[in-house]
This record gives sequence, structure tokens and C-alpha cells, in this order.
Amino acid sequence: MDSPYLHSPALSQHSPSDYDREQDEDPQAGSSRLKPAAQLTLMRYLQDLPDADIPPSPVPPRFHTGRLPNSKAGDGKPRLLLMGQRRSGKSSISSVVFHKLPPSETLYLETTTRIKKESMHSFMDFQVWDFPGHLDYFDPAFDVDNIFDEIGALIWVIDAQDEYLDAIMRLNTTILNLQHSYPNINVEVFVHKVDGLSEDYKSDTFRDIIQRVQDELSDHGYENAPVSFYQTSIYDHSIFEAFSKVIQKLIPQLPTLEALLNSLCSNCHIEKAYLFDVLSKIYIATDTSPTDIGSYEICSDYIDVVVDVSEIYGWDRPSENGHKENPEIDETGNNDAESLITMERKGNNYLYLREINKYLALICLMGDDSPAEKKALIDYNVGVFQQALGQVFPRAER
Ligand SMILES: Nc1nc2c(ncn2[C@@H]2O[C@H](COP(=O)(O)OP(=O)(O)OP(=O)(O)O)[C@@H](O)[C@H]2O)c(=O)[nH]1
Repeated sequence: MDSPYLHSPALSQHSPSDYDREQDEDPQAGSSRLKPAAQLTLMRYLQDLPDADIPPSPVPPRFHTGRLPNSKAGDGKPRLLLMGQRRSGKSSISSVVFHKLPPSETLYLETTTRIKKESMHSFMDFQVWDFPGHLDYFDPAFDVDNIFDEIGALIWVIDAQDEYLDAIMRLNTTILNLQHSYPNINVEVFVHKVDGLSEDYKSDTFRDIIQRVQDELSDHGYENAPVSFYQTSIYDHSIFEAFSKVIQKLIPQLPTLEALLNSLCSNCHIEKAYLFDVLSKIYIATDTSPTDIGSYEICSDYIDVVVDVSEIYGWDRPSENGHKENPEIDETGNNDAESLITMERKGNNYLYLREINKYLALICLMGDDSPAEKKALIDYNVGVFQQALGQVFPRAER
């Protein structure tokens, strides 16, 4: 990006303590805290979803409600279950997305032998369960209800570089088994490791897998199953994009967020706007104009730049009780400076970033007819958006 001009020191620093995580290897193993370096990134804030103020809308929500129809325990922490064959890449996905493990280091991950459970305390509390590839989940020895009763999404990982017929067969068996007790489960199929495939082979494989899954389900009388397919790889942004879409289905306020972003885009001539969870780089909402991976990549890389700058110039914000997380830093900046703006020139377009709260940032790809001279107006509109967001997610403001 040429001639960047930073208006401010960008996002304030997040301390490792922001990323609270519990991990148990096994129900029997108990829980233990991990070291900060391994701490999580996707986090916090929808904890009190039921309190969220959802403006009335004549349009019924198109997405999962977040108050999960399968929920029996009702603790409101949806589960993402990572399932699939051995060595398909489940642990790598979880490590890269939630622990920022460099993709090349996944080569050294050991095979998972027991169910690995992790609780993410984030803008939304949820759990990620990584299953060993060899487990038969419907073995009578397993308490199936315990596994599936709080489910948010079942993520089935298929290694596209390997023989996948067995994986498809197991996936279909799983979906059909779950149909009786949990008909509303979101099944998300990650056709994974597509980085090693040629473009043609990649799309042929993708189509073939979709076809086989759908054919077999409809042979069993199960039409229009809620199964979504994604092409993913840990070596590019595709895995983050796919996870973004999976997570979005668990956010009940999504239609409201999209409507707010649409309105912001049309008023400010914004080409594309994303609401990002800064550290995980998962976007929790975007406007409803067509999404392309290119714009997501630009915004995601831009977050990296901003986070790097904030490592140097950021400051600790007051915590909820008014104390600084690092009392040694005597920061004199005012609180307003926590919402910051950075704009950069790239070709004819601008990227506009504004920190919305501790966890979320708004990033916009500005249209040609929205010059930097109008920044004051854009700031104002983004301020209005920020206030509206505070009403939709009251907890985010705390
Ligand atoms: N090329 C490529 N390799 C990947 C990708 N994701 C994971 N891998 C590799 O796949 C191998 C297996 O990954 P794991 O994450 O251990 O697989 P797993 O599904 O957790 O395996 P189990 O624990 O045995 O169930 C590792 O060597 C990873 O580096 C990807 O997107 N592309």
C-alpha cells in the first residue's frame, strides 16, 4: 500500500489476559490453564445474548438463532464440533484459527487421541471440541446426548488431497444418525487442504464431494439438508473466511448487523464493510453486497499491520473496574482515543479502520466517490453505527 498515513496509534493493545481459555483434554482429565502464548483469539462478548436488544424486523432471520434448538442444558454456549477422518487437518485448523499457530508448524502436531475440549470466552462464548479421527461417535459407549445436546455446528473436515469416499460415507452416516434427535444441526463441510490442488482438480473435487453427499442424503429421503460446503486451507485466508461464516450463523443479531452495515455503506459510499474480531481475524458480519475473498484478504492483512503498530504505540485501556491492566504505563491519552481511525491509500480506494470496542473493528473498503476529504462525515456516520452496535450488543460496551 503506498503512502499510508496513520491518524493515530491504532488499536490499543490486548494483553494476553484478554484471551482467557480453558482446555480439557478429556472429561476425566479436568481443566488446566494454558500459557499466554497459546491463548485464544476468538472471544468474548455475546455472553448475555438474551439481554441483547434486537430491533423488530418484518424479515424472519435467515440464520441459526443462537438459542440453539438442540440445547437441553441451555447454558447458551454453542459447541463447534470438529470431526472427520484421521489426519484430515482438524487439530491444525483449530490451532491456526484460535491459537495463531503458524501453518507450517502444524506438521509437528501429534495425532489427537482423546476429545479435546476448549472453551472460548469471547465476544461470544462457545466451545470447540476436537475429535480424534478414529472415534465412532455412535458407539453405545459414548453418551451421544452429551456430545450433541449443545451443538452449534458440526464441522466435518475432508482431506481433499486424500481418498475421500470413506470420509463421505462417515459424514452421511453421522448426518442420518443425527436426524432423529437433532434435525436442526448446522453441518459445515470443510473440503480441506485445497492448497495442494490445481484449480481444475480443486473445483472438480469440490463438486464431486457436494454431489455425493447430497445424492446419498436424498436417497435416504433427506432433501434440502442444512449442509454447507467450503473449500479451505490453513495456508491462506480461506479457513478464516469459512470459520467466519460458521460463526455468523450462531449470532442471532446478524440480520440487524447486516442492515446496519448496509445502511452505513450506502450513506458513505463504502464498497464493502467488515466487522472483524481483531485478533482472530474472523469477521462476524459484513454488508450484503457480494463478498470476494480478495477484499477479505486486504482487510485481514490490514488488521495485521494495525495490530503490529499497536504493539508499539498502543496502550492499556482501563479495565471494567476502572483499573489499568498494566498500572506501570501511565497513559495520558483520553478515552476517546480508544476509537481510532486509520486510512490508507491503495490505488484509488481507501481502507478505513475504526476500533469499535475492545474486540471489534470496522474495516471498510471505500468507493472512488468517497474521498478522504469527506472523512469527517464518514467518522460521524461510523460513530452512529458504533452507538447502534452498542444497543444491539450491550455487553460489548462494558
Ligand atoms: N497442505 C495442507 N496440509 C494441511 C492442511 N491442514 C493440515 N494439514 C496437515 O495435515 C496433517 C494432519 O493434520 P492434523 O491437524 O494433525 O489432523 P487431525 O485431523 O487433527 O488428525 P487426528 O488427530 O489424527 O485426527 C498435518 O501434517 C498438517 O500439517 C492444509 O490446509 N493444507
